[in-house]
Amino acid sequence: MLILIFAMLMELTFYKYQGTGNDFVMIDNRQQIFDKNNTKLVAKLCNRRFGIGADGLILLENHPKWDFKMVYFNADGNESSMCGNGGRCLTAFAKFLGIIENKAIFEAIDGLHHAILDNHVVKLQMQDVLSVEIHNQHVFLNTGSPHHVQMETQLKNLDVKELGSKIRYGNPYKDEGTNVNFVKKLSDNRFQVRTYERGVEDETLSCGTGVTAVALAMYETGETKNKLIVLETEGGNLQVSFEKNKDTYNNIWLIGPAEQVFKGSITC
Ligand SMILES: N[C@H](CCC[C@H](N)C(=O)O)C(=O)O
Repeated sequence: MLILIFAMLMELTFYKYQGTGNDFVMIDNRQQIFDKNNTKLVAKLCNRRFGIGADGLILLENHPKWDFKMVYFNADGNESSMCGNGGRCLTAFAKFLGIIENKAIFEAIDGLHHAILDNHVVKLQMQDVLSVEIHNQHVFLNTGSPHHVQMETQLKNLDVKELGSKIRYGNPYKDEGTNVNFVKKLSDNRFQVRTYERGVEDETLSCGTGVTAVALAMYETGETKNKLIVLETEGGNLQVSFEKNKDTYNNIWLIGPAEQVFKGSITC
């Protein structure tokens, strides 16, 4: 019986990556060893006290046609929508594993993504954005994940968790929820951003689809005329470049560092 119990336990090798402070447990799941339906396990691995600790968990899997497949889980254990910083970190992980050189095409939940590595900087092409909703006090758009964007005069003392969760759980978002980005304009092409992330249910040090949403929202509302924007986040600077053709934003690139923090193993 004891042997059976031990057999049930698994020694899991993982890697920890971070992209401007948005951090992830990375697992090479090309052999399909990880149980994707085990929400409790994902949440435990992401728990900063009882597990490894991360904003999310990402599986790298084989793909029949493209370099690899990305499967993303929020820290709450649920599979979720696209993670921009996670996609950048996964590209760096794929290079570390020898799967790619300095370019990648991979499939994520929102479709195909091209990525280019230049040392520790990863450029990730995001999906085109066809709809930017301008409301009285905020902008809403989906850049692979849903984002509420609102301007604030001061970000330093803002209670991002308090205000962000009220918006995320309130109307019109309710259970589906949204990520929430608070923005302060620094100059014509620079904005400071703090983000409350759905599925982490707290502020994260940066959010890739979030800063992408902010860049497009600032252009759409006339806060900038630039198409290469610097976003200063709590975890570091990211850049977003894009083009606008008629009502569509395309050729959108999220640019920033991605780093392996450590390798480990855990019995679970
Ligand atoms: N929490 C997001 C997904 C991760 C987004 C963020 N980590 C990024 O870099 O885009 C959501 O559930 O919509």
